[in-house]
Formats: sequence, C-alpha cells, structure tokens
Amino acid sequence: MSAPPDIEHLNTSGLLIQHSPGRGRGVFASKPLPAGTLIERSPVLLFTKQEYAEHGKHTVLDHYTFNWRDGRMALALGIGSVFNHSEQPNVSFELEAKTESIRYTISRRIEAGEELFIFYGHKLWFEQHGQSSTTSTMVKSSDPDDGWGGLGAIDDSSTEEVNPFSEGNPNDVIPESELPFTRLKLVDDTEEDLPENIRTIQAWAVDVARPQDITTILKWIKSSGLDTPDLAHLKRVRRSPSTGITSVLLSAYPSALSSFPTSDLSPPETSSPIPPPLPPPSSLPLSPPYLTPVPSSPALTPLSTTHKSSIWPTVYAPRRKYEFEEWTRGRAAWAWDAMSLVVKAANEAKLPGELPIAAHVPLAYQGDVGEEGEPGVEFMACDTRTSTRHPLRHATQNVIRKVADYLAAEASSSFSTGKADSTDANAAQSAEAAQPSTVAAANGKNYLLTSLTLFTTHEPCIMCSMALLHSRVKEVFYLVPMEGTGGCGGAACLSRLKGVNHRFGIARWGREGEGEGERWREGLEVGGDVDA
Ligand SMILES: C[S@@+](CC[C@H](N)C(=O)[O-])C[C@H]1O[C@@H](n2cnc3c(N)ncnc32)[C@H](O)[C@@H]1O
Repeated sequence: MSAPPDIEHLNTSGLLIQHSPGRGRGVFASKPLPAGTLIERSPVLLFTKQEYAEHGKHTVLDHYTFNWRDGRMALALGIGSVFNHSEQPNVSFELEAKTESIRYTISRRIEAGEELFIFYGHKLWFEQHGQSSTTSTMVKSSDPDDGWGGLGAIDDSSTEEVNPFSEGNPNDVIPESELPFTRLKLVDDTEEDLPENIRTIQAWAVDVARPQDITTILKWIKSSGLDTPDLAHLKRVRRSPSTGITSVLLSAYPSALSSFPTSDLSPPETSSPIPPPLPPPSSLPLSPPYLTPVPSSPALTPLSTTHKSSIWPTVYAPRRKYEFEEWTRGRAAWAWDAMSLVVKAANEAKLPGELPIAAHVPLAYQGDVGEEGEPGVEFMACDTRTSTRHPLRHATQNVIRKVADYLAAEASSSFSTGKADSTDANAAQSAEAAQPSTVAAANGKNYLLTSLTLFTTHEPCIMCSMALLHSRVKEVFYLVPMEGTGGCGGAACLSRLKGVNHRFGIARWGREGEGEGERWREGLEVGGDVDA
C-alpha cells in the first residue's frame, strides 16, 4: 500500500501518523508512553449490513469496516482506522456501545518512535508484513463473514440473551431462592455478645472544651463530606462519665486493618498518620486530633450495645447489618445486565491473547437513592498481565484503579476550578471554601468505591480481595469460583476475617446446576491455580 506524506496528528499523547514499511500508514509514538495511557477515543460511523453489502464492501472501505455488537457495520473515525495489526499488540481496545466509540489504551510501556499495533483477530484478509503466508491466515475480503477478524468476531448479536428480569414490575421483591445468584453469609451473629470479639477501627477524634461549639463542629463535619458510611453506626459525640470530657469523631482512619482483639487498643503503627484538618475558625478551643479505637460495626444485641458503647457510643441496629437485603426485580435486572456485560468483555479479552477475566463497576441501580459523590460513570477492565508482562494487572485491580483515577481527576478538577474563586477578594474565605475537597480526600472519599458494586467473571484472588476491602466496595458478584486461589470464599474469605474493619457482600452468580451461571462459564476456563 503506498502512503501519503507523514502528518502530525493533533492529539494529547503526541501520536504521529507515519509510513509503516509494508503496511501503508500506521500510528507511531513521538514520546514514551506508560502502560494504561488512554491514547484515543474514536467515534464510529455505523451503517446497516445491507448498506455495507450493496456499497461499502465494493470500495476501499472494506479494509476499514468491522462488525459492531448490534449487527450493524462500523467505521472508526479519528485515528482508530489507522492502527495496523500485530500478533503482539501494544494497544488494547474496548468498544463502548453507549457512546458509539472505541477506546484505545497502551498495554505495555512504549518508547518514542515505536509503532502502535492492535490485534485484528485470527482471520486476516491481507498478508502480514514480515510473516510468511503459512503463518498468517487469510480470508478473501469477499467472504460474507469477513469483518475485522478480532473486532468482527465479537459480533454476538445473534446469541444475545434476553434478561429474564426485564419484564414485570421492577418493584416486586424476588424471593431469595429465585435470585440468579447465591449469597454468602458473612458472620455468625452469636459472636456479637462476647466483648473479646468486638472489632475496632481507628478514627480521628478531638476533645471539645465548650459544649456550645458542638453544633458548629457537627455542621462542619457534614459540609466537609466527613459523614461517610464508615462511621454511620457510631454516635458522633461522646461525653465520658468518668472524666467529663466531651469528644467528637471527625473521620475514619483509612486503613482496612483494625485492632483485634480489643485488649490492643493502641493506635496503628504507622510512620506518621496525617490528621484531618480541624473545623474553622482556628480560635475554637479544641485538642489536637488524635486516633482512637471505635467499634467497626453497629451493635446487633442489647448486650453488645453495652460492650461496644464502652469503647465509643454505638448505634443499636438489631439484626440488620448482616441480614441479606431484599432484592427487587428491577435490581435483579440491573445485576443480570452487569454480569452479562462482564462475561462479554472477558470473552473479548481472549482475542488479543489475554486471560478471559474481566471486572465491571456499573452505575448504581437507578431504583436506589444514589450516595452523594457516586461517580455517575461505569467502568470495565480486563486482566492485562499477559500484554503488560506485569503480574499485578488483574482485572479487579485494574478496575479499582480506573475508578480511583477517575475520582481523583474529578476531585482535582473541581478543586482547581469551582471551589476556590480566584477573583474573590477575601483569600481566607476562598481557602475555607476549598477545604471540603481536601478533607474528603483525606478521608478517601476521592478514591474509594464506597457504595459501589463490582461484578467480575472470576472470584477475586486473595490480593484482589484485600484491595477490594481497602476500596470499601459494597458488594462483589463473581461467576467462576476459584477454590484454590479465591479470596471471597474459595481459598479464604477476607470479608469473614476477624481483623478487618470492612466487610463487603459476596455473591456467586448462578444457582446450583441451573441457568446462565453454567452457560456463561463456558469459554472462561483459566485453570484452578490462576489467581484471578
Ligand atoms: C485499518 S487499515 C490500517 C491502516 C492502513 N495501514 C492505512 O494505511 O490506511 C487495515 C489495512 O492496513 C494494512 N495492514 C494492517 N496491518 C498490517 C500488517 N500487519 N501487515 C500488512 N498490512 C497490514 C492492510 O492493508 C489492511 O487492510
């Protein structure tokens, strides 16, 4: 293919479109790019199969067109159409049905001058440059099933399954036995009454000299975003009957490991924990913030209320916390869609040679009242340890990182743009206005998955389960149990451990011997010794 002169493409990653020997034009890096860099989002032009068969197929567009998920044909705009093919790609791509676009991400570190390749698939319609014709499989472009190999092969519209919960009243409660998943019971409530079983977490508190300041401090905690779910089971104010000192809880110390048993109530060993900012004005007579142990969960019985409140006043919530919450039809439909998407993504990941493991954090179910500060965006990530040659690039870790990166970017943009008004004559007032963003960051609100649900094809390994615990994710649904390596009930169950301060709900998709649980697992085998 003869190519026109090189052009500099106007994009933030500094990509160049240059001649690629034996391949026509190609996309090249002008500077080093780390793995995980999102380099392009190409919108696609969609047209019907009939239009393609009658027109597109007989033109040069045939080299650039591929099958879209819903049965239509697609042409990538932007530089999406200029990436050449390689069996060792350094760029991975994700189709985004909702935005009708494709995201291209660097899958291993790239040096300046390297060409960027994607993997088209196994059925190529041209002879690969640098490969003998015996090693590259060719199909004629007149073949009616010819698409863009890998991209074409993900056209699964014909096997699209119907969501069994999409019909009917979305508010109907579904009996536990009819839900498409099996939930794991995490705690035995009888352990509650024993003082030695009380788990504690560390939290920041201050002593307040004047009781009349308490309302101001509580208002400040609320407006600063420090009233997070981690401390919702505790009363904010404690008046010590023995010393008469009044103390207020400011925020949780963001560490997943808690003190256990309660005889060890010393603050966590850490180089230098950073205390949260104190409520303004600075003239308030408060002690310096200090770390103190507090119960990690509400009291389920009157006796445990007494025990726990002797550490810090604790809310009595009889048999609520660890009982399974009821599920409605609408919520089940939401979960079914999320699980079916993650299964599709895992199957797609196989094409460029990755392990078929994916993880997905969808938008919260719309029937629920969303937590303030939820991202309003959904995230998908696949396992990339093969292409990145990095042992920690598990799908779950990749998706946690995507959420955290997104929240961090959002937080820094709202911090730098909205909150502190540079035209404000009163600089002190501006700084105060900017504080809520800072304190929320100190409390992890800008990176945590609090109140979000994660769907994944394979039971997360122990390392990923620990990462999930740190992320404060609300619940995790997985399809393939990993008995030898899983951290959600397989080899171990981190949510059941005594020394942790957060438990996330766990459910295995499918019910014994029935439904899509069995069907969806087909093709996702990875071997029992793999850490997912
Ligand atoms: C989507 S286009 C890629 C951009 C194209 N090189 C250009 O100049 O517009 C696909 C076409 O690029 C060429 N191509 C892509 N990868 C190649 C490879 N590994 N070896 C040879 N030709 C390749 C083939 O002609 C193929 O039909």
